[in-house]
Amino acid sequence: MKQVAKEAANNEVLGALDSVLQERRTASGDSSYVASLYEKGLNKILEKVGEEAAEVIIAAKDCKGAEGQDALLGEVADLWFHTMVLLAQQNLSSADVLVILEERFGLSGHIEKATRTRS
Ligand SMILES: N=c1c2ncn([C@@H]3O[C@H](COP(=O)(O)OP(=O)(O)OP(=O)(O)O)[C@@H](O)[C@H]3O)c2ncn1[C@@H]1O[C@H](COP(=O)(O)O)[C@@H](O)[C@H]1O
Repeated sequence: MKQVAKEAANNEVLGALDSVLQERRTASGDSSYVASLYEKGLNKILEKVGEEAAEVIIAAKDCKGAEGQDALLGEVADLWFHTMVLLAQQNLSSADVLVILEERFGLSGHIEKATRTRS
């Protein structure tokens, strides 16, 4: 895996990207890829999320060595990015998802499922 700026890549990037995605609501699709997705609407954004998810699967299946890992990371970044565009389009953000992950943190999926099926 590339070591480039790994230390700098943290949650702050998600927050900064959330802000940019909000700002792009008033931008033109000619100058902004994100604004062009907003203009095309929900179906186009969903299409991109599905496409990127499929690319993650293919990259994971083909993942061999450092090159394969870099390719997989690139595809996961594309998927995260497009899901963030989806959230922004729905007036949500990565911060909202992080709240849920934080609430779940430390709770085993098995235990959570058992609690859910009992109620
Ligand atoms: N993180 C990203 C990012 N990741 C991926 N992409 C774009 O997502 C697209 C991925 O689509 P594909 O790989 O399927 O390529 P494509 O064939 O061009 O796509 P389609 O024609 O099928 O839509 C590419 O155009 C990438 O450049 C991103 N575009 C933007 N960002 C961030 O969003 C910010 C705002 O971007 P703009 O709105 O373009 O200024 C940027 O500063 C970045 O921080």
